[in-house]
Amino acid sequence: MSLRPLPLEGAQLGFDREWLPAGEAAALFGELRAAVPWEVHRIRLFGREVDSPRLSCWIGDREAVYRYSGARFEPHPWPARLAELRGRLERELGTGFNSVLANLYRGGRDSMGWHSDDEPELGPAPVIASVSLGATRRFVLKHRRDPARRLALDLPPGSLLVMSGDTQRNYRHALPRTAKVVGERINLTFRCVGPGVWGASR
Ligand SMILES: O=C(O)CCC(=O)C(=O)O
Ligand SMILES: [Fe+2]
Repeated sequence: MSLRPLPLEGAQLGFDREWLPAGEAAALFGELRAAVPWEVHRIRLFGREVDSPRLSCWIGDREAVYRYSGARFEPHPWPARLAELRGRLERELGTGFNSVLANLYRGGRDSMGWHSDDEPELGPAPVIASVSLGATRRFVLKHRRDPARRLALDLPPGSLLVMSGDTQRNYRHALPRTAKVVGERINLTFRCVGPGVWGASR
């Protein structure tokens, strides 16, 4: 693995654009597309509950419970290939992950709005490992107080982006929709959540 630091003041970002070889990334996309029980998650937007513009699945160890808008989501069990991938990330990054949020963006209209992964259960300086598969999409980060500090990054299939340190405290990130014709994309964000409430609007 060759994680290259990306320069963004007040953030800690490591990027490997070819973490998985192209063939492995394509095979993994196909397996997860078929094996993951994709769901429409409900999100709170301006005080209203709406369907999120993508499909998702919360996967993790039994204790990695996700509470959200009064509902409690038990994690789905790890598909074998995802359990393997978690082990590989843990060894390479030297940190533990007990859960992964899988997202499926069906096309350019699917997106994720501005947010930080800063729920208290993630701890003050979470390590979040983001693996991308399928279509390349643009990921953007923007400083909470200084809009001049921002970064746009294309995430190709097989790439790994690691956000750590003060990244969540200082920055929001998003996966904007695009008018371009793009194929399906799967993103996996590996996390370690503690007991209690997890989840916020996004
Ligand atoms: O799809 C992406 O690259 C970002 C996903 C994300 O920010 C999240 O799952 O919290
Ligand atoms: Fe996020």
